[in-house]
Amino acid sequence: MADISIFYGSVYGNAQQLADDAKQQLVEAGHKAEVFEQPSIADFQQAEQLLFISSTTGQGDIPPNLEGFILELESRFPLLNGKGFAVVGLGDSSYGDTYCGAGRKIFSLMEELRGEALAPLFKVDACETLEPQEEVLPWLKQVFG
Ligand SMILES: Cc1cc2nc3c(=O)[nH]c(=O)nc-3n(C[C@H](O)[C@H](O)[C@H](O)COP(=O)(O)O)c2cc1C
Repeated sequence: MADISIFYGSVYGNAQQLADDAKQQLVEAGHKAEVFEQPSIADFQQAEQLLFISSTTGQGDIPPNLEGFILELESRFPLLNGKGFAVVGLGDSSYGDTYCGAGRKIFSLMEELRGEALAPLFKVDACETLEPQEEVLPWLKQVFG
């Protein structure tokens, strides 16, 4: 059983819904899980394992509800020291170079903070998938059990 803190970034609600669905599945599987909308550094430091689910907005940008937190992590740099993390990036490949830019930024930052990636960045392309749940929930099962 794991204790998983879920941090999401969402503009139109897809990633937010996904975070709620992920929590439900994880709890049903016997894990502890909590969803944070406006996380603090303390929430981050107290996390046992971390799951980020973030869409990309603007030109490869992190959604406003998560942006300040990510900037704070970049400036305060609280090390993860081997804690496990996973990142789901929601995006749209028609945006070209900025495809899943937020997910990629978050994944790199977690690596820089010395987290241990439990899996490679999982990208969901809105061009191809209308129901991100159908891809992400089975993937989460593989990553966290
Ligand atoms: C204004 C706007 C800008 C976007 N910019 C990007 C982008 O730069 N890269 C990308 O991969 N997706 C981009 N997207 C696609 C969203 O990330 C994608 O639709 C996602 O599923 C939205 O999730 P959300 O409802 O949680 O915000 C953009 C969407 C909008 C509406």
